[in-house]
Amino acid sequence: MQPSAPVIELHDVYVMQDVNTVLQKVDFTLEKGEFAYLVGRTGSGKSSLLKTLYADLPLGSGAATVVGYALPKLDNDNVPYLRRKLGIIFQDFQLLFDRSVAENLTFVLKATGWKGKAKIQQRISEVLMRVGLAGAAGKMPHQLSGGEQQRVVIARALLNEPLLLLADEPTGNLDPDVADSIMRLFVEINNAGTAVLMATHNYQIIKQYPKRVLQCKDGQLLDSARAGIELS
Ligand SMILES: Nc1ncnc2c1ncn2[C@@H]1O[C@H](COP(=O)(O)OP(=O)(O)OP(=O)(O)O)[C@@H](O)[C@H]1O
Repeated sequence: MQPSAPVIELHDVYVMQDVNTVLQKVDFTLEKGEFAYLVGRTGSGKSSLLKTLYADLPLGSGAATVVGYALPKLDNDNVPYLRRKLGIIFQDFQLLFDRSVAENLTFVLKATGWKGKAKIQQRISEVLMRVGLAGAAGKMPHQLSGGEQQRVVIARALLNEPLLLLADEPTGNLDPDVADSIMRLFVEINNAGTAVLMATHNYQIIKQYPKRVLQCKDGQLLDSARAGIELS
């Protein structure tokens, strides 16, 4: 990937669920280190777009590059490499509740090719420190609050130093104070250079931390960087 290349580049993309078109003619670019919210009513296509970006849904048509990989129209061997460069924070990627925090993180590191106990332990300490959970390695997920569990999910997404974080409703089930602290963590991670695309319904957060907004509406993706989006 070119050092200055965007982390997401979509041209005339169709986002599909099976044979149904969810979004059409999607054109947008997310630059390195940029932050954008993804908004829209329930069922408008936010999750489908994010799933397309991490190659969980095949690309309907159009051209798409994410962190330097062209998205496949069918299954493709590059998907594991693409996923390694992405941090994914999604409802479908929850913690394994029968394993400790450290075991949850080790599982991902081993699956992505890490070897050596000392290196693995060090990386786990680093990411837990990064999310403010330095003492949590030995805990089981159920011993942590909802906000702390979400921090572990974020730590897991950071393990391989992604260029891009894709997050689907990361503050969804959290009370306002905790949601705010999670949002501040995302801002911090973004300020350190990781691009973020975050689907959210939380307009309070958007008001408090104003950024570019992409909106799924009537089968299209509107972009505040091109035209004003009225948030209701
Ligand atoms: N697994 C699936 N199979 C078929 N259709 C689906 C599937 N998941 C979602 N859809 C459909 O795709 C469309 C977009 O759904 P999607 O989940 O992307 O919306 P969303 O904006 O993320 O909604 P929410 O805010 O509720 O999460 C909807 O019409 C939905 O019914």
